[in-house]
Amino acid sequence: MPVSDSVDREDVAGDDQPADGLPINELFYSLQGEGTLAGVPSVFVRTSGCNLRCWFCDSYHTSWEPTHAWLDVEEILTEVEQYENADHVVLTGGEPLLHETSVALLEALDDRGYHTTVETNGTIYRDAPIDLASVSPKLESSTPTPERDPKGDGEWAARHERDRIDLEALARLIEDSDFQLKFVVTDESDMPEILALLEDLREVAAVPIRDDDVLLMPEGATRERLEETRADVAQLAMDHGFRYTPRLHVDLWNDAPET
Ligand SMILES: C[S@@+](CC[C@H](N)C(=O)[O-])C[C@H]1O[C@@H](n2cnc3c(N)ncnc32)[C@H](O)[C@@H]1O
Ligand SMILES: Nc1nc2[nH]cc(C(=O)O)c2c(=O)[nH]1
Ligand code: SF4
Ligand SMILES: [Mg+2]
Repeated sequence: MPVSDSVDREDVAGDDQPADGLPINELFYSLQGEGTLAGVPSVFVRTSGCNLRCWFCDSYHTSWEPTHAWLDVEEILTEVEQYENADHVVLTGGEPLLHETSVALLEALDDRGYHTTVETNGTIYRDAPIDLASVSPKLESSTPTPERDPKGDGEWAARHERDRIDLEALARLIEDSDFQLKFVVTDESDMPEILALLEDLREVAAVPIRDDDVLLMPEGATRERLEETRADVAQLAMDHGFRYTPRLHVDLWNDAPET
C-alpha cells in the first residue's frame, strides 16, 4: 500500500492524533528478513516515531525525520487482509510500542488468527497478544555522538544514552511472549556489553534465556555495508555460541523502500 506516497509531516505527538489512529510510515508485503522467522512471507506495518535515535537507523523517516499517514485500526486491517497469502504480520517502526493503539491493533490481528511479531527496542512494555517479541536492545555503539549524528551535532546523544536500556521493560517483554534478543553488532567491541546485559537480564527475568535466543545481526542498511560487517559478526556468533541472523531483505533488495 503506498502509504509512503501520501505521508503527512505532522509531529507524531501532535494534537491532531485520531483516538483510534496510528501514524503509519509504510505498509507492505515482503519476506521476514531477520531473525528466527527469516524467509516467512509477512505483512509489515511500520509505525512512525521513536523514543531513541540510533545513528545507524535504517528507518530514518520513522525516527530522525518521521513521516506518516494516520490510519485507524480498521483501515490497517483492511490493508493487511488484501495480502491473502500472508499469515504473519510484523509490527515495527520506529518504536511501535510507543503507541497505545498498537495494543488494539495486535488484539484485532490476534482475533483474526494472524501470527504477530513485534520489532521493538525493548524500552517500553505493553500488555498485548504478541506471538514473537523481537527485541533489539540498543548498545552504546548505537548512540548518536556528534561525529555519528546523521542530522545534527549530537543533540540526541544524552537522551538516547539515558533511555536505551530498561531492564524491567526488557524482562516483562520476554516473560510475556516467545522472544528473541537481536543485537545489532559491528565488531567485537560490542560483545562485553552484550554479555554484561545478558548477565543482568538473566538475573531479573523469570524465564530462562538460552544462548540460541540471542541473535547477533550485522550492522548494515546496505549490501555494501553488510559486506564489511557480516563475516566478523558470523565469527563472533560461533565464538560465543549465539545465533547469527542474516538481513535477507538487504541481500535481496538492498535498501529499497517497502521491502
Ligand atoms: C528500524 S528498527 C524498528 C523497531 C525498533 N525500533 C527496534 O529498533 O528494534 C527494526 C530493526 O532494524 C534494526 N536495525 C536498524 N538499523 C539497522 C542497521 N543499520 N543495521 C542492522 N540492523 C538495523 C533494529 O535493531 C531492529 O532490529
Ligand atoms: N523484509 C524485512 N524484514 C524485516 N524484519 C524486521 C524489519 C524491520 O524493519 O523491523 C524488516 C524490514 O524492514 N524488512
Ligand atoms: S530504536 Fe529502532 S527505530 Fe528507533 S532509532 Fe533505533 S533502530 Fe531506529
Ligand atoms: Mg527494516
